[in-house]
Amino acid sequence: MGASDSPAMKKAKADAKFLPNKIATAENAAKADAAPPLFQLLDAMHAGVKNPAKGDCVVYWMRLEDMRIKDNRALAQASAQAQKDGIPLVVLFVLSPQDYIAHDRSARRIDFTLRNLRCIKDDLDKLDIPLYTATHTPRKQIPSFVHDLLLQWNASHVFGNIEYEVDELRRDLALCQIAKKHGKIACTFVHDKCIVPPGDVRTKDGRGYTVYSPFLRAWAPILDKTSSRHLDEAPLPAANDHSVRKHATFGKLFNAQVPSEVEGFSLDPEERERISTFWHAGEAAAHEMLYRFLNTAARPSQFGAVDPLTKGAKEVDPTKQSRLGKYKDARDLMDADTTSRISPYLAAGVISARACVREALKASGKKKLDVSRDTGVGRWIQELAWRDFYTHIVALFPRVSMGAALPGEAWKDGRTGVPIVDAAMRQARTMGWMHNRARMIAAMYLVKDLMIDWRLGEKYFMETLIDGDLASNNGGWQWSASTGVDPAPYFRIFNPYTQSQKTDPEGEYIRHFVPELAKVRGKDIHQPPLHLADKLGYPEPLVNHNEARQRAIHRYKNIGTK
Ligand SMILES: Cc1cc2nc3c(=O)[nH]c(=O)nc-3n(C[C@H](O)[C@H](O)[C@H](O)COP(=O)(O)OP(=O)(O)OC[C@H]3O[C@@H](n4cnc5c(N)ncnc54)[C@H](O)[C@@H]3O)c2cc1C
Repeated sequence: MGASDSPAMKKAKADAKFLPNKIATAENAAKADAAPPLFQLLDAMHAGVKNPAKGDCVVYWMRLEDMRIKDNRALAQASAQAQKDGIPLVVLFVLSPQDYIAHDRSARRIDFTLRNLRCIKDDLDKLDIPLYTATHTPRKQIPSFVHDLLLQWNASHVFGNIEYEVDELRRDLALCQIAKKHGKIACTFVHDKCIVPPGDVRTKDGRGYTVYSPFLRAWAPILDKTSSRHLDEAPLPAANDHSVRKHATFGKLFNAQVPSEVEGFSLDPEERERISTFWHAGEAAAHEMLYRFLNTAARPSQFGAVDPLTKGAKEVDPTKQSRLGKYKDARDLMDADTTSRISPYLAAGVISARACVREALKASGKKKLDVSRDTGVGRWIQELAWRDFYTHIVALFPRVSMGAALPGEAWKDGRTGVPIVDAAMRQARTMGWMHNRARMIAAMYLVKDLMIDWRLGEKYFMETLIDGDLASNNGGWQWSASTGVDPAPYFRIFNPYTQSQKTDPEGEYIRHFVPELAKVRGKDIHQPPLHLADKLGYPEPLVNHNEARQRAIHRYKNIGTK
């Protein structure tokens, strides 16, 4: 169960007959890989309705991963179509609680979605564009529900940005099939999430890459071509004619409110307040987070759970002194304000990945793409390339995400007895976010020291983090577990104590998140002696790291034996 499962959600999960079978059979996994649903969707779209009759509106179907107005490709195309046909643009958002349960969405993420939807509704309102938020329960019926709504509105076209997860691709495929059968509505799903779309970065024999370094070597030149349009900003939607507010059907949509919560995913008031202080909603906040990362110096108070947008950020030279400038050397430090914290905004699409690259290059005065390991901007763009990489994997090799989960409570509670792991896990509970190194250390510890199935961790992170993103999360877990694509070699096992000394040298990160250890001084903070830990009410380590390491190596070498 997630960090904040309500009794209603626990019951829904227990009763859930709609949950997908999370461990696919070998046969089904192979089938999905042989004919990835992404290509099935693109084929169905091309075989769908062409040149529909004009209709009364064009619909943009906004989803969980594209919650913005700026630089949004499907929205821009929907707007262009509406302008061309001289009919209004309507924006639809379907809340689907069953999908959120089935996909382990965190209550934080759903609350963030609702907060962002409210901002979007206000912004669209200024353009006389209605945002209609519907809640639909049977997840499997969403395609017919959306199609019925489109018929009711006499829509000619629906546009959406592609979501690359298997269930979402199959949902859109079903909509294309229903629309084709009725013959009235043209469906267009476009690439928007990645900087370079999945399918465009291919090995010489036409396959997708499964190893990051060669992927990056092929990815960067695609962007660097002078003819590349990958980083172009999609235009803002044009305003509807003001008269739409009086339209018998569409006028009413302006009054439809974004719900204040989704049942089973509500946060208690204290948590809602806390999480919205760390993660302000809206595009302006996302751009401000980015601006500060690129142009201001790290602030000592910023590594922990504090409001990131308080006044007083000091502007500095972006190439040297800003967080971006220092990213090359400082990015792995967990005890400081070193990274951008843009992941919740990227995961929800409150800002586009293209905008991140464009702004980073501009701030560092670069005319050409930089993916070098020797500059802050190059290293940062490499991280965005990891995001593309993992999304390409999910799209091209769907089997990677067709796994399942098992338990491990001490780890979830941040009570393993290893301070850096516990600080990381408690950061996740408090903030709904973790530093990348924290994720790697906690993930590696679960998988290699505790020898617990990585799918438990994958599920728990999705249920807890505000930036939960299937591709990055699944990729990170399989890297840590030395499974799947581009894994860490199985014998690379982080020593959590040396990691702790390197990434949190003074122990400030640990003290912040593990208050029982706040008074521990010096090197003991990384591995408190047992008598001291006992006195402070801090647990003994669950395992001895050196023994656990040997056990993991033995198991990985001798798969299938005890
Ligand atoms: C086990 C594990 C699980 C993870 N789960 C998620 C997740 O659910 N959602 C998520 O967005 N990231 C996930 N990551 C990747 C990474 O930890 C976060 O993206 C990063 O910590 C976010 O902080 P930031 O925005 O300050 O990153 P920065 O260092 O500023 O990087 C900028 C952006 O690049 C992307 N990025 C950075 N590192 C990675 C990476 N290793 N893989 C993919 N993209 C990356 C993110 O979009 C990030 O916001 C996971 C990593 C691991 C090891």
